[in-house]
Amino acid sequence: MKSIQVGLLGAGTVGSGTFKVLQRNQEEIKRRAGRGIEITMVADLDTARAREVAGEGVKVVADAREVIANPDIDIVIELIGGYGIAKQLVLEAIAAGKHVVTANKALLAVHGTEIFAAAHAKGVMVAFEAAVAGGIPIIKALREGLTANSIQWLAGIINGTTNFILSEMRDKGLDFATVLKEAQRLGYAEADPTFDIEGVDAAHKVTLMSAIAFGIPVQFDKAHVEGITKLAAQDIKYAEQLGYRIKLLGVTKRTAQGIELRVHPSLVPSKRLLANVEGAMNAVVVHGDAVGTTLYYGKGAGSEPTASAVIADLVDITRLHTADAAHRVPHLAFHPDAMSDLKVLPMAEVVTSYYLRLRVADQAGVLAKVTGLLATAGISIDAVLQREADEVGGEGSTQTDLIILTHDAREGTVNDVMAELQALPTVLEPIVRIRKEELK
Ligand SMILES: NC(=O)C1=CN([C@@H]2O[C@H](COP(=O)(O)OP(=O)(O)OC[C@H]3O[C@@H](n4cnc5c(N)ncnc54)[C@H](O)[C@@H]3O)[C@@H](O)[C@H]2O)C=CC1
Ligand SMILES: N[C@@H](CC=O)C(=O)O
Repeated sequence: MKSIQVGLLGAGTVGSGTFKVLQRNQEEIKRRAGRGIEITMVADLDTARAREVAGEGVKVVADAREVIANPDIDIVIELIGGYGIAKQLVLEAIAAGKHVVTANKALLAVHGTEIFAAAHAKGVMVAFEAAVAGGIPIIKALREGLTANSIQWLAGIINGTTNFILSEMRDKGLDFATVLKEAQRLGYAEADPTFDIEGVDAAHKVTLMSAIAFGIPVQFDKAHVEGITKLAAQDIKYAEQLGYRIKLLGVTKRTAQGIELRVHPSLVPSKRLLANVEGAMNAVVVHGDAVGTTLYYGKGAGSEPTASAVIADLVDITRLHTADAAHRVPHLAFHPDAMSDLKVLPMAEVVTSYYLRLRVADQAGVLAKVTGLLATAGISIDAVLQREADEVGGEGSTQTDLIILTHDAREGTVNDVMAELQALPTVLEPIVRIRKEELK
């Protein structure tokens, strides 16, 4: 049978990995897909580099629309990134009747509803395994492997750059900027690395997983997003003393009130596998009612790990190319006319536990006042750590760090009590709050 013809838009980090892996394993991939898969045309603004990547016999152009207009192309791979030109090209490829493979989580998390609807109407597939957790087949696991389950929650380290930064800072004592540069050199970071360090990239990914897990539309605008830029070294140290590690987690959870959808630094008990996921590695824990807790671990970024997921999608599409469109695996796991109307909860309604660090005057009664306000608000305390006082300023004036771990509490209640605590004259600096996930 004739090979399936693929057009590649963007021959950068992931695009070049896709070429290499497809070439290296072409015979095995052909045996798995049932026919050959061949990239016959590439578009990249940097045509010289694209030519180097593509090698002999592949047509290289600067204008991506030439690829889309080519009637011989069955599948278009979009590896340009971003919401701008990539969105137009994906919609144009769909309109031209091409199946699409993309690693672009930003595009799908923000415009997924429109893109999947267009693909559904046209009877083509949009596959995006590489968009979440790089090489880990988490989309397939959620959409197909766990399809018997009512998913209860999932939580993951889904940004390699920030996990790499946190690991290197802790283990090697390197500063933030140095490690970020290294992550960029290694090809982990987004074109705009603020997407990584401010938690936006992780929020794109957890938004997609949430839609698949709970059958809701992709709703990035409802996600709570916090990155790692405000994390202080002493909180990482105190967390360790209390038996926790700080990780940037993407969390989504089914509750009686609705769906939690959030990204923020979290204390994770050191004994959990997730706490020991280091460097650019990713891991996602998924809890289903039938299967219980499952864990998926692997490289979440980088050229060939991400290419592995892109090619898995190419093989899937090749296999399904001739199947009846109505009976294919749906883009978001649920059939478009059977989506859930579960609402995504505002952050104030989320219930979790907390690490609070207060810089306080070392005076009698301060601890009692702080714990009293927490008790009045109905927030129960799990552990308290009080550091030895530091002498600051003259005349024996001393301050100390007071660290409190709480049991589960409603975020809105915690916000209110934090405001009261912050107003105390003995609380000397802005209170640090990091959420804590037991992942049980
Ligand atoms: N690098 C990684 O580890 C991962 C990246 N991704 C996603 O994969 C996508 C690609 O990422 P990278 O390969 O890292 O990016 P990259 O920046 O290395 O490559 C993008 C390529 O697109 C080309 N390009 C830009 N505008 C173009 C246009 N209008 N027409 C044709 N070509 C154009 C650029 O010249 C460049 O070669 C992004 O959506 C990214 O978020 C997903 C998972 C992991
Ligand atoms: N910038 C991303 C790349 C993969 O999605 C990351 O660091 O995880």
